[in-house]
Amino acid sequence: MTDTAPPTGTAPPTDPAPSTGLSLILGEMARQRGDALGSLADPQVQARARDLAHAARDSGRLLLLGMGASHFVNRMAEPEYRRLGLDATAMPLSEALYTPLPPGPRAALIASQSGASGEVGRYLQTPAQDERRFGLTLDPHSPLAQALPCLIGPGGAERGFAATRSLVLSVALHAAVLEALGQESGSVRAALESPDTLDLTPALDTLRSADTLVFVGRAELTGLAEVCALHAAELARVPALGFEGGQFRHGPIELLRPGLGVVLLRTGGPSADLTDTLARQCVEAGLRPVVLDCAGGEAVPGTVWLALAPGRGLAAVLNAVFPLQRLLLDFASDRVRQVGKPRHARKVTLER
Ligand SMILES: O=P(O)(O)OC[C@H]1O[C@](O)(CO)[C@@H](O)[C@@H]1O
Repeated sequence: MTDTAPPTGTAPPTDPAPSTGLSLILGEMARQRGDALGSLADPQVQARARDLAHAARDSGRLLLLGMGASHFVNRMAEPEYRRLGLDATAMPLSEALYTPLPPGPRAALIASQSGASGEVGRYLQTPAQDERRFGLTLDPHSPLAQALPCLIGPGGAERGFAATRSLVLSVALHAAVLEALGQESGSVRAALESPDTLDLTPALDTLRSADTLVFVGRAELTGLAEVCALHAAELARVPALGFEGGQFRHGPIELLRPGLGVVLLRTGGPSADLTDTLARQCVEAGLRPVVLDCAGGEAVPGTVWLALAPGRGLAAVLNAVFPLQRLLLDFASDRVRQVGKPRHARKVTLER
């Protein structure tokens, strides 16, 4: 499978053969970079991003809500909003329904690629009070887009089961908001334009025999670790856990043993050394962790060390997400006959 950077623009998927779950996902991935670049250049997205940025700056507070991958993308962006001085909190939309934060002046961004998850409709029925609400979606006709001013990514709702294009587009839409708040977005554009040519064979060989997967990240890569675990569960149907690095040390490190597949996402800043220490502990425990290094470090012996272009923030997320998508799809294709065809879940979950 290859992943190159198309220039820009959206083209609807053309499927001459009947769609399978996998072909739908691959169709989404084929246009995710172009659509993401298109959304960053879209004047309507930029205007809406400015509105949201003003609302967040006015109150100093930003609440990020979503389900599944949409929540995990919010988790990737949350530290970036904090770095810009906002009191930003990402929480599952379902949690906000049943145990909401106290009312207070704030901006809220409800992210839902379909704009139609059951929790979205219920949240829209709750009184906004001092909350200035915005949406982030791919479907301009969705209940979310009809109810709130929205950042709308191009290309329509995602048809593939796992969040691939929607995840990349949601990252880009957050990057537009961060740009409106003053953060440069050149590195995000560069990440979207860089072809992903990393050889994943050694990583796949290491993970292939794993009975359980653990993904560990820190800072902006925490949400990425969490979404990788979601993808491993929904596509490969293996038990998979995603952790913030400190949380993994507080107990779950007891899981380390041969047969466990460990993927460490190494970001820059003070936590980089902690990731190296954890990698050494994995090796001592008799397993070979895969390390995606987004911070330009030196390989820890005994690991599968995958060096990516160094970056921070959402650029680091994007540098890592493309190889991780390929890794997880290949891993799942080894184990599941009809990858991307759910047995129990649905693409749009309406139940509460
Ligand atoms: O973003 P939405 O449409 O609210 O859906 C939530 C989640 O449900 C899924 O569609 C299926 O689990 C994910 O891809 C998505 O992250």
